[in-house]
Amino acid sequence: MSEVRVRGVRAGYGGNQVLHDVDLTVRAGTTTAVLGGSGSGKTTLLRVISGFLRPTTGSVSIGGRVVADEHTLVPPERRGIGYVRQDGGLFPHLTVAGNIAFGLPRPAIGRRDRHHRERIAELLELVELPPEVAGRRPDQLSGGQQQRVALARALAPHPDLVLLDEPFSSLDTALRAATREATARALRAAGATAVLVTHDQGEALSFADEVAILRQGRFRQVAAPRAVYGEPVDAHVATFLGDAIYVHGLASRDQFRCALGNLQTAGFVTRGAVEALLRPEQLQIVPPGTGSVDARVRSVTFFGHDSVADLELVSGVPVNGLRARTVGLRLPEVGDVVGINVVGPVRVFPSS
Ligand SMILES: Nc1ncnc2c1ncn2[C@@H]1O[C@H](COP(=O)(O)OP(=O)(O)OP(=O)(O)O)[C@@H](O)[C@H]1O
Repeated sequence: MSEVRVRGVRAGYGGNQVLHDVDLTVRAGTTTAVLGGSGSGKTTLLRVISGFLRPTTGSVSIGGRVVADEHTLVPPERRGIGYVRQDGGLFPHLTVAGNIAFGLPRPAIGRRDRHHRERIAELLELVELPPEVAGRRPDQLSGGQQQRVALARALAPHPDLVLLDEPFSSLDTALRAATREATARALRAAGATAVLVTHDQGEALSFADEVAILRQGRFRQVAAPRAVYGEPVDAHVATFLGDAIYVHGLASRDQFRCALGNLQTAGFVTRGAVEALLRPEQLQIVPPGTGSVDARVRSVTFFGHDSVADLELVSGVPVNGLRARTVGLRLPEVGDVVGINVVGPVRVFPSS
């Protein structure tokens, strides 16, 4: 598997430039999730990498081979790319084995059957499907199984790169998680270099080695999942990646003084009046009088795996969207006064 390099790429449609000087490196054998809202340019980037759209400037190389620049345009079928689409794109009239075999190189007549059978069995095992599905047609499989077959077909010819275009978005919640995990395991086992395009934050954070946040055709941050979530470069990235609470206060050295008490800061801090980002899971509910401040519970929403308590400070100082995410079944009641502590450092941005 091969490293992918996108350098200074501009691309678009007619006069409408969609990608603006995009740089991206996906190291060999790793997965990068390109995460962005609708219209941010995710599909356009995949088209540029796969060869369906020529960049107006910049270059794309796969495994050290330039596949697109001002002099070169290698056609899609000669880029060594496996593609998994949102709907799987399986051939409905072929069996699972037929679909997977479609991606295999043609060996000499006579050797074909045995060689293909072995490789198909290997690929089914890789994507965690039982051997007996080989003879079924796609309409006899669940959506999650179809996506696994699509992945097996994409991996069949040992591609240099696998592109996954929102491959789990049509699946329901339970199937989605299981298919995503199986796909991640299969890509790792195959040592694949992969780019996943998604607008689902949880999916990007849980699936990829690196997350690349695309906004209006520009990468805002490319980093490991924990870094983009815990150390977002700006308030937009922070809010885009998950629930965020913003508190105004005063920063000095590694401290941030605000209505929630004296909080520890992470990373570089501008001194003076700033805004801090907190995640609801950083707010810990403790008995009243034992935390850094007291708050009253305005509402509690139970989600099963966790709950969110909306809070207002007893001091009356307004903090927009103050809420705590808690696990377990012992929940505070509406109207209760509770203590709150902030766990871990907060990220500070200049006040907007
Ligand atoms: N074939 C096309 N011709 C003209 N404009 C296009 C074409 N395809 C996309 N666009 C425009 O380019 C911009 C980026 O589209 P793109 O499909 O890359 O976004 P996306 O991030 O994949 O969005 P989504 O998540 O909604 O699929 C949008 O403004 C879109 O309208």
